[in-house]
Amino acid sequence: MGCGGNRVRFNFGKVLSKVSVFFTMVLIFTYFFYCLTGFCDSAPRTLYSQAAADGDYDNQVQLDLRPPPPLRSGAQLQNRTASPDAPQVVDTNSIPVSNTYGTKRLPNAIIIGVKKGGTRALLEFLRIHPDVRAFGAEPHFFDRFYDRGLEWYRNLMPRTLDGQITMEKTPSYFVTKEAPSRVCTMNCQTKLIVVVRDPVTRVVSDYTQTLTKNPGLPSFQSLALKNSSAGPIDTTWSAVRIGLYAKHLENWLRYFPLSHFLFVSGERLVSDPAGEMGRVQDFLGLKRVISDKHFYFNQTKGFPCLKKPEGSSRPRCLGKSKGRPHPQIPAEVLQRLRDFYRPFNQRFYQMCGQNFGWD
Ligand SMILES: Nc1ncnc2c1ncn2[C@@H]1O[C@H](COP(=O)(O)OS(=O)(=O)O)[C@@H](OP(=O)(O)O)[C@H]1O
Repeated sequence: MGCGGNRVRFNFGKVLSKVSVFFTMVLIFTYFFYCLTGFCDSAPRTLYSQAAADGDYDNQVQLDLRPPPPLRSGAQLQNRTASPDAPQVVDTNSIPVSNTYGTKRLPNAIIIGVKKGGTRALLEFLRIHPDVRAFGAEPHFFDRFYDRGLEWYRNLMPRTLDGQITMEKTPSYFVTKEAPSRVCTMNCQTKLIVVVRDPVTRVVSDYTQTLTKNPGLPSFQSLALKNSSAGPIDTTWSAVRIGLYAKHLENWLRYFPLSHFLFVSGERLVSDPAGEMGRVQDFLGLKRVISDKHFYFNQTKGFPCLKKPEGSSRPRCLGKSKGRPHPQIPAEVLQRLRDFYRPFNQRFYQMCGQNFGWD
């Protein structure tokens, strides 16, 4: 009896140890599988809030702002990619952030501006192309977070397979003095897209956004005109300065030839999205996949929307912060702005060889 009882206890212990070995093995295999599918190196990454689901990305998406670990300097990385044989697409394959689902690469094309031009619409439209992968938020690497290094920037990017293009959009790059040299330090072959919009409607759009965040803002005319509405245009107001496209382009042309730029009409992106997307796809060397059949005009929103956005089978418009009604601005103030911008617009048309018809 006593012997039999001992045997039962002994067997139970053996079973227990086998079970614990089994579960340990399951845990180890799960971990390896998890790593193989690319999740191990995914933290820290950008944190998406509910905003992504709303399609209202810009103001709500938060970046993971934890400082990165010390890594190679931008210059060292540049040396890796600047060999004469280097393809136009920055190849960082030698840096081991690769797995079966692709590799994180530095962007080959960036939407650098302009603020309130229609940059979000352009990026979301481009994302339906199977050969485009884009970072959803605005990384602000070349203006705010440059000291975090290229490795931090690259780690934000989505994984791409060979032949796919990596993109991001940060509209403030266009007006950032240091941005052109910094982008060129990363890769002088980077393709640059600028969505431009009539600078008068752009400045009103910019004001509308600030007013939404800060309802106590002074009137538009008191900000746009010096000496409380009587004086000349106040060019110290950043919202006015952003619309001096010729000035900002001059700064970029010191580092990049004109052939590296595509100027997208913000107006045509609304009136003829498929036509404008055709130009963008050609510029990026992509097969023309995005066409009329991807868009429908939403009467309630008053803008084109996507029938099937990336990662969704349901139609979707951009969020509430895109396509907001603008406040009524006195006609004489708008006329003053129109007159002010005219010579800069003319200069811009000459520089880029395109007439956007804002006058
Ligand atoms: N399809 C579609 N849907 C909604 N909105 C559209 C679309 N295409 C262009 N736009 C115009 O985009 C303007 C916002 O520009 P951005 O996305 O560049 O703004 S931001 O700088 O990122 O804040 C936004 O400006 P507002 O109308 O002033 O809100 C829109 O006019």
